[in-house]
Amino acid sequence: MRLLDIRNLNIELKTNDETIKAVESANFSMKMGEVSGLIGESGSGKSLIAKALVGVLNNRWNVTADRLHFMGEDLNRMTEQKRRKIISSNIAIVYQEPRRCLDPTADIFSQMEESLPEYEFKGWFNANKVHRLKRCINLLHKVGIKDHNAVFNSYPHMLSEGVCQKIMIAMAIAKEPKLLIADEPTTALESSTSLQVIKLLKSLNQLKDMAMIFITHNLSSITSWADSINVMYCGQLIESGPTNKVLSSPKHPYTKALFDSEPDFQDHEYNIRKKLYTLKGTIPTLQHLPIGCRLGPRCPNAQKACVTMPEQVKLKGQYFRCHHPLIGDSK
Ligand SMILES: Nc1ncnc2c1ncn2[C@@H]1O[C@H](COP(=O)(O)OP(=O)(O)OP(=O)(O)O)[C@@H](O)[C@H]1O
Repeated sequence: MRLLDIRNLNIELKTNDETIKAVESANFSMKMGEVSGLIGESGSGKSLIAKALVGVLNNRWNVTADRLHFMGEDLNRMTEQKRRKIISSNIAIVYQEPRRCLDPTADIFSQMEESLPEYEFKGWFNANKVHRLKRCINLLHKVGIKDHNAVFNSYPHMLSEGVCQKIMIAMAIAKEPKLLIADEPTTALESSTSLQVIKLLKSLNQLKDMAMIFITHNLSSITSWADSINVMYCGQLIESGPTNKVLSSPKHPYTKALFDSEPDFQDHEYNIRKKLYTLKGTIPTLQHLPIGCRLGPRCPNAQKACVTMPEQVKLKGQYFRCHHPLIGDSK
């Protein structure tokens, strides 16, 4: 059974004058326990997909999909209440600015206690208090925070971003979700702390078999440990597949450009003075989206046909949307 199976997901923003397709016809699926990287430039729609999945977009947004299956259940065909119940007990999300996500007026213990599953609060008022304290201590230890007392009594502004992010992860895993969405969890952190957070997420995936969608625009932070990667450009999910295949033989010109724009420090003969590859032009704004394939105006392979949206093609386990793919090319 697939953990997640999304077909033809469209996310539209309703403005006074028009409706803008911020995410267009995205297909996304993953298996139980899989780590899936969602990569793309800033503004490409990665966070919107995550937010649409957990249902936190407000009513200015219109979310539609032909299929929205989670653990075999069709989220499109159930009551809002049931959908919320399934999502809140099985999917957790960690955002990029941890300190802003925590309540500045409450101490860490009360915020962590609130994140525990409902059954921990059943019984007489204080019946489970000791148990809940133990659970919170255990969660902090799991994310590598040893001095639990100091942290419990602190308020978010008294802690570093790194510690706040670990607390957010501890709260996210309190309900032992089947899927953790990490939305650029290391962006606000310095490099040594971000390595710790990535190590922690890797171990949670291996020990708890917790599937993960890791959203990032930093390729190197994900390619070494993701089972699959999905590349987004300007609201279109243009290529996805097993990491090694996509890395060694990207099919979409944008995916190749993305890889070519990363310095290859593994290569001992790498010339640090060499210019990094870039595509001409810039990512268009939502108000000025090109028709068809949105990479069109910047694409080195663009031709007439690119003014229509390409169908998704499957080739040896890789999925891509391109009229002129790099078949046979390899990096
Ligand atoms: N609340 C909002 N109101 C208007 N436009 C929005 C809103 N949220 C997102 N957008 C627009 O939707 C597009 C996709 O945004 P999204 O946050 O999903 O991008 P992203 O790929 O996650 O980028 P980043 O890496 O910077 O977080 C962007 O053009 C963004 O400006």
